[in-house]
Amino acid sequence: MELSSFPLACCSLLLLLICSSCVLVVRRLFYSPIAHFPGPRLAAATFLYEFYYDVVRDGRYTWEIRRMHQQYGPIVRINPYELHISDPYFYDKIYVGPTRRTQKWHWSAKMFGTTRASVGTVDHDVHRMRRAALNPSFSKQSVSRLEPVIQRCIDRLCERLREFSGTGKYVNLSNAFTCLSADVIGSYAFGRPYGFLESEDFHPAWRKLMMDLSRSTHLMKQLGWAYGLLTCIPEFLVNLVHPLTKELFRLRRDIASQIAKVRLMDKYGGQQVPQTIFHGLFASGLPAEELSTERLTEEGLTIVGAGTVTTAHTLTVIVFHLLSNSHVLEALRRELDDAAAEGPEWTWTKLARLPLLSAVISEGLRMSYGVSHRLQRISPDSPLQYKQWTIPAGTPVSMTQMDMHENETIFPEADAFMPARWLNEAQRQALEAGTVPPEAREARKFLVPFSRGTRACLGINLAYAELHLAIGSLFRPVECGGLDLELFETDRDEVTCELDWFNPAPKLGSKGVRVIVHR
Ligand code: HEM
Repeated sequence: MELSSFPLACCSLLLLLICSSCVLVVRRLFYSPIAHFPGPRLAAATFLYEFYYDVVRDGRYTWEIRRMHQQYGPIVRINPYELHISDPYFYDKIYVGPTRRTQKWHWSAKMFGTTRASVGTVDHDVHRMRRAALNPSFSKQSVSRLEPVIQRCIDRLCERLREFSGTGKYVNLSNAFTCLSADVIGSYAFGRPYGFLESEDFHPAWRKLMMDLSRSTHLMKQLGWAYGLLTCIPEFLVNLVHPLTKELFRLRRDIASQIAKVRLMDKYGGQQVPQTIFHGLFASGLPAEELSTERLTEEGLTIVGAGTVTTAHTLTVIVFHLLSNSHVLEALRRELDDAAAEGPEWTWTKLARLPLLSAVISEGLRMSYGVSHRLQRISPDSPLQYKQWTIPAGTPVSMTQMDMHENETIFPEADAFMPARWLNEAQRQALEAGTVPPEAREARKFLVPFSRGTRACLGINLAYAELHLAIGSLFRPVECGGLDLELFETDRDEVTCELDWFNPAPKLGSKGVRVIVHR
C-alpha cells in the first residue's frame, strides 16, 4: 500500500466501524425481540453501560440494577440481550428442574474461563451428561462417607487456632476458613489436602488468588477474547502483561498434574485407589473426549474455586454475627453442650438435627447470599410469562440472590442477624426463655443461596456438612475441643457486600474478619 493511501484506508475503516455500530444500535433499540421491555436506552444499546459499572467501578452493576428496578418496575432490560427480574415469587419459574430445558447464556458462561466445565456448559443436554457424572460424588451418602476427612480438617483448624491463644496475636478467620475449605476439597478431589491449614499465617495468598480470579470474572465476560489471546502467547510474556493469568495458568497446571496422577492410579492402582471426585469421573462412563485432561482440568478448576470461597465466606459471616450477638451465641453453646452431653458421636446427621444450629446456618446463608452476581438462565424452547410480559424463548433472564435475601417483606429487618426467623413460634419462645428450641421450621422457599433447578450448586451437601461440622465444632464445649473467640478490630464492614465479584466482596482494602483466641 502506498503511504499516501494509508490515511484514506484508516478513514474508510473508521467510517465502516461507525456505520456498523449505528446499525447495531438501531437494531438493538428497535428490532430486538425484547425492544419493548422497560429499562435505560443506553443499557439496551450497548454493553458499555454494564462495563462501566462492573469493570470500571469494580462490580457495582448489581446495585445499579436495583436502582433500575426502582425506576422501571420488576422487569428490566439490563443490557442488549438480558432481562432482569426482581420478584421473589418468580424465582422458581426461572430456575427450574429437568421438566424444562434450561441453557446458560454463552456470554456469561465464559466468565470463569471454563466453558467445558459443567458450570460453563451452555447446552442443556451436554450439561445433563456432565452433571450426571459428577452427581454421585456429591450425594448425601458420598458426603457422609467423606465426613471423617472433613472433621479431620476441622480438628486441625481448631488445633491451629488454639496455638494462637495467649500469644496476643490475632487470627484472620477469612483466610483460615479459605484454607479449611480448600483442604477439604483438595482431599476429596485429588485424594490429598493442599496442606494450607499447616501454613503459619493461613496462606493469605491463596484467598487473594481466589478473590482476584473472582474479581476478574467481569473482564472475562466482557473481553473473553482477550483471555483467549493470553492463552496463545508464551508464559513469560503473560507474566509481564497480566500476572494474574500467570497464577491461573500455574493453578491449571497443578490441577492437570493432579488429574494425571489420579488417572494413573485409576489405571494401575487396583484396590488401593482412594475414592476421589476424579476417580468417580473416570468410572462414570463418560465418553473418552469428555475425560480428556484439558476438559477435566476445567472441571477441577471450577470445583476447587466453587468449593473454596463460597463455603469460607459463609463460615466467616456466621462466625462474625455469632461473635457480635452474644445472646444467640450463648443459646447455641447451650444447644451444643446438650448435644455433647448426649454422647461422643459428633456427626453431620446429629448436628443437622439441632434446630438452633440449623437456624444459625440458614441465617448465615441468607446473609452471605451464596453468590452476589445475577445468574442467567435461558428457556430455549418455550416463552416465559411474567405478569403481562411474554418473554421470548431464547432470552437470557436473570435474578439476584441478594435481592431475594434482602427482601424486607419476606425477611423483615433483613439487615439483622436473626436466626429466630427460621424457628416456629414455640421454638422462638423456647429460645427467648433460654431453653433449646424443639425442632426447626421446614419451609425455606425464599432461601436460595445455592440457586435452584438443574443448574443449582453441585456441592450443596458438602457445603452443609462443612458448615454444620465447622460451626458445631468451633462452638462446642471447650473441654470437647471448642474455642473461645473474640472479634479483634473487626466491624460489620468486613462482612458487608460492597462489590459484586461474582462472589460477594467487602469494600476494597478490607482486612478480613480477625479474632483473638482465648485460653
Ligand atoms: C456455602 C457454600 C456454597 C454456595 C453458597 C454455593 C453456591 C452456588 C451457586 C449459587 C451456584 C450456581 C452458579 C451458576 O448458576 O452459575 C453454584 C454452582 C456450583 N457449585 Fe456451589 N456453592 C457452595 C459450595 C460449593 C461446594 C463446597 C462445591 C464443591 C465442589 C461447589 C461446587 C459447585 C459447582 C461445581 C457448581 C456448578 C454446577 C453446575 O453448573 O452444574 N459449591 N454454587
